[in-house]
Amino acid sequence: MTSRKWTPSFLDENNVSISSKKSALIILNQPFSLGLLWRLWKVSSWKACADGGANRLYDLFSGELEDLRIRFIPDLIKGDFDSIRDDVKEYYLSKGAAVIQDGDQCSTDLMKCVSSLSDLESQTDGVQHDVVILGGLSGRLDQTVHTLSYLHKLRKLRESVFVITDDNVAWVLDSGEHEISIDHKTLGQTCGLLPVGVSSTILTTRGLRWNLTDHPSHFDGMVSTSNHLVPEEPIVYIKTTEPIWWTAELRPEAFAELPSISISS
Ligand SMILES: Nc1ncnc2c1ncn2[C@@H]1O[C@H](COP(=O)(O)OP(=O)(O)OP(=O)(O)O)[C@@H](O)[C@H]1O
Ligand SMILES: Cc1ncc(C[n+]2csc(CCO)c2C)c(N)n1
Repeated sequence: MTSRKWTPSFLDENNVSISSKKSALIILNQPFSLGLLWRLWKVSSWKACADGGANRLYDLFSGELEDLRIRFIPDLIKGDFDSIRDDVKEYYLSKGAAVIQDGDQCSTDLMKCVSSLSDLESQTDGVQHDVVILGGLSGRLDQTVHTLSYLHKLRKLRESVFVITDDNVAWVLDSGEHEISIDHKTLGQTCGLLPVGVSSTILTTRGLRWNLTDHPSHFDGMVSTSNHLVPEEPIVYIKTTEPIWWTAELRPEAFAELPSISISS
């Protein structure tokens, strides 16, 4: 069996897009830094805000950063609109964003954005974007578990879906073998292999400080948290018999580059 290679361009300090796939960014209603947004924005060809995620984007550009707001107009804002403010809705509408209210009470604003992306893909070339979700790993526990559950289910429908915050990057590794490229300038040392949503899995790893060989992992038993990446090791290898969550800590200084204030471009 060949292993799945993971080389997400947004985790590469030099932004060398090894993948030829286009990237889609979905901004949730959670805090994030300008540095992180900038890293994701510049590699994403389609950007969406889930409801109150639009308030977060708008409010990031206040005070002396206000001139930058115009350079960060999303393609879509979608949700039930119980969180987006009227001034934010008006601003992005006037700047050309599609603003779509969907009152469905059985799907979350995150799901509504992914569904619009899938519609867009099937109306164009049918090729899937890599999806990067900004936020959703902390805050309200029900929302956090929704993120964990939704990506677990999406693994059957979409090839690559990542979640990122200022502290963590995480995604679901489906059953099978994986090779994850590690940019040590972006990732910190701590990582975890989390058997969420499965009764048990058998893990084999290479490239970690504490490796496993055909070792069972389940919530009622061993869970590999607070594991470490090995400095200089460019690849982590993971074999799992069931889907698991892979999570790695981000360096606080990793997203220091900021867009310039000049509005000439
Ligand atoms: N406190 C939170 N913790 C984690 N994720 C959140 C939190 N609040 C919102 N999100 C994410 O941001 C998206 C947009 O959130 P928003 O606050 O606009 O609406 P909501 O009414 O709380 O969410 P929803 O309508 O989707 O249940 C949500 O779908 C969810 O994925
Ligand atoms: C069993 C069950 N539990 C919760 C909800 C509520 N709910 C789930 S997603 C959503 C939309 C939020 O914008 C809402 C209100 C439901 N419908 N069914």
